[in-house]
Amino acid sequence: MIISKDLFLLGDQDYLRLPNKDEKRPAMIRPVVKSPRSETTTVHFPCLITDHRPLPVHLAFRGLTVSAGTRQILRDVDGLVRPGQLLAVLGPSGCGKTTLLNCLSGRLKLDSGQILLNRDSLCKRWKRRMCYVLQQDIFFADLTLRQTLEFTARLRLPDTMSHSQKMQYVDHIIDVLELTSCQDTIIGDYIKRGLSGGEKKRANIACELLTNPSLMLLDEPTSGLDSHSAYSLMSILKRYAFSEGKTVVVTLHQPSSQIFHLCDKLLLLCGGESAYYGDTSKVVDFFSNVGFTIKPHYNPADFILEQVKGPTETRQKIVAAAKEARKNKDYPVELQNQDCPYILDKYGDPPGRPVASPYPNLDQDTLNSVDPEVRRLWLDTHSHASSSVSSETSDSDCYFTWPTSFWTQFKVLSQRNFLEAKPRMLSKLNWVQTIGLGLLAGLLWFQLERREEALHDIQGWMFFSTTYWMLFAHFGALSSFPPEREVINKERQSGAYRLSAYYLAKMVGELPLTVTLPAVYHLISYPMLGFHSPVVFITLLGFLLLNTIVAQSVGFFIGAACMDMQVSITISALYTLATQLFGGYLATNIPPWLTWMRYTSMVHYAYQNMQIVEFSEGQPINCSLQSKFEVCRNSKHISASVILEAQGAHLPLWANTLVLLAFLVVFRVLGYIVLRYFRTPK
Ligand SMILES: Nc1ncnc2c1ncn2[C@@H]1O[C@H](COP(=O)(O)OP(=O)(O)OP(=O)(O)O)[C@@H](O)[C@H]1O
Repeated sequence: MIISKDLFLLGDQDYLRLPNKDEKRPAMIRPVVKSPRSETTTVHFPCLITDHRPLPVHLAFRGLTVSAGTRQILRDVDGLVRPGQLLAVLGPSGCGKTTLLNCLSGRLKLDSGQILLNRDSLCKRWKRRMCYVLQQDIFFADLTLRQTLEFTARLRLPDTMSHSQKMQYVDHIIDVLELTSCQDTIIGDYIKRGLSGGEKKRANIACELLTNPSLMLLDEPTSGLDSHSAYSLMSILKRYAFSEGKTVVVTLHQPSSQIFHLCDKLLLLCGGESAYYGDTSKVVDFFSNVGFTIKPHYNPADFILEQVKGPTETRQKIVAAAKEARKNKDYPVELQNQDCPYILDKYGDPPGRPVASPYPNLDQDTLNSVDPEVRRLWLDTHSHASSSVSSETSDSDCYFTWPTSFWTQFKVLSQRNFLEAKPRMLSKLNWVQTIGLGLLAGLLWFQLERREEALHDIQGWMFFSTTYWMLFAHFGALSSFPPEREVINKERQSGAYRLSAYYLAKMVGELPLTVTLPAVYHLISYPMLGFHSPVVFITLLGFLLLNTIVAQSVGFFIGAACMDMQVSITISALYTLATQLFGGYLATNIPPWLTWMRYTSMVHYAYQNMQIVEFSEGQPINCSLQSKFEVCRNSKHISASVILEAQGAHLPLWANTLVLLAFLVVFRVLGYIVLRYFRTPK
């Protein structure tokens, strides 16, 4: 990835930002010093987001402690980052950097400690104002970069923006992150080649920037990038944070000295404990005070990382010094003083109550040491929170609304599902398989006579068709959930859409693809059998498709319920084999104590219905000379009811159809319940 110097223009005020018409620029944001170059190339972007006013966020976290089982992953970690600042979380691998971001994003429960944004505790409304760029780049592999960004914009930008405004914004983001040349390349995965690692990383950030967040959490955004690309990316973030008043927290693994000096604040972690928190520029002094002096021309990041990776005594000494430093005067008072109401519970004051002083319990000296901007922000947020409490919600929970309506989400997700599933479901291989199988079945059962001798063959075609498409749809659905689970979880965690909209869209978006191949198979094979009734042709097709959709529903349910693919394949194999055995074709003399199993077989109902239609609506089946049917003594033809009775099947057409529909509804609802209550993204 090459990000040219022109990208630094990103920092220019109107470049990335979507200002509100009458939005006042927050007073605390420092004026941007425009470079001469930026003057000439600044893109003045139109006012787009009208109901998503970026609120500067002052993030404070204190005493964060998190455990996994008996092991403490984070222990008493503090930090503070103001709007326009970039906080770098540094530390050796496994020190808890990702865990800290997971806590700050609200994805991980704390054992103890506080996370406050302005003066609010972390809640859904705040989550809407933050973005979390994960270490892994999780996307749908078959969509192009542009499609991915367009769908994200249509889902996550508010309905108040028109479609063309959203697309303009996508163009802008693509331009800003220099993704124009690869916008029509598929994202790709380890099988299909697509975007490069650096492009994927920028695509990941682009998706998150689309929402114009106030707080950005980025987990190792520079990993996998060459040093120039990494520096350019970090410069973008730095200037973006500075010019837009965004609060940025970024974890870094082994930053170059250039990147290191871009960061305003530094939180150094060592075995889950804080080894330094403060200004980046002061960390070298801190270390030399502890007794570790950096050599000239040495990268300070490398130096401090080497120290915290050193012997146990060294690490203990640094952590102890960091604890001691908390008592220093220049340590933020918000993190130091337990009485500081800045980090008091949001609802400590009743809504609407006039705010006399944000710091009633502090003495004048301490009060003076609080950053005036912090005080202002506290008051701003206080009035904001109070008004939102009184106008938007009656209880103390944070109110939050979806960015788009259910209908918009459903529409966009259906289209995305269709596009994403098309190459998978209608691959060349599937077409060859379907046409080949249709021809093979047609040739095998070619021009069957309507005679008792051919009865078994006619039933054989029906049973083969229903079971084959059942297996195809079932295993297709089974394998469709796990790969997209990560994308869906990521999007659900960021509050992009309702699960119900996703689920309904998945059902509807894939429906045309689900029915295409069985319909083609039926179109080829059925006429080759020598049967020509259009009514029977269409009715049989209807039951074949219904059976396919039911099988897909069962597949969705098992795929959603089982986290382990091996387990879901085993359960599916057992169920589909039992379904075939009890379908009514392979075994007709089922032991009485096992007959109930027939009613759990979805194929059974579709197969019975196909026989009812074919043998009652199609041409009659003639008796053979030595017929096994009693009825042939007095009649030349064998009726549908006689054929079905011989198999012990008694349900009429409507009852079989009703049971199939019940299968469909029950398994779809069960799939939703599993996703809603048992597969909540953590
Ligand atoms: N759910 C968990 N159960 C047990 N241990 C865990 C769990 N999650 C994280 N850990 C452990 O906590 C430690 C910190 O993990 P984390 O992913 O936060 O590290 P990191 O600093 O981000 O590492 P890296 O730089 O390699 O990504 C690791 O030792 C990890 O094995």
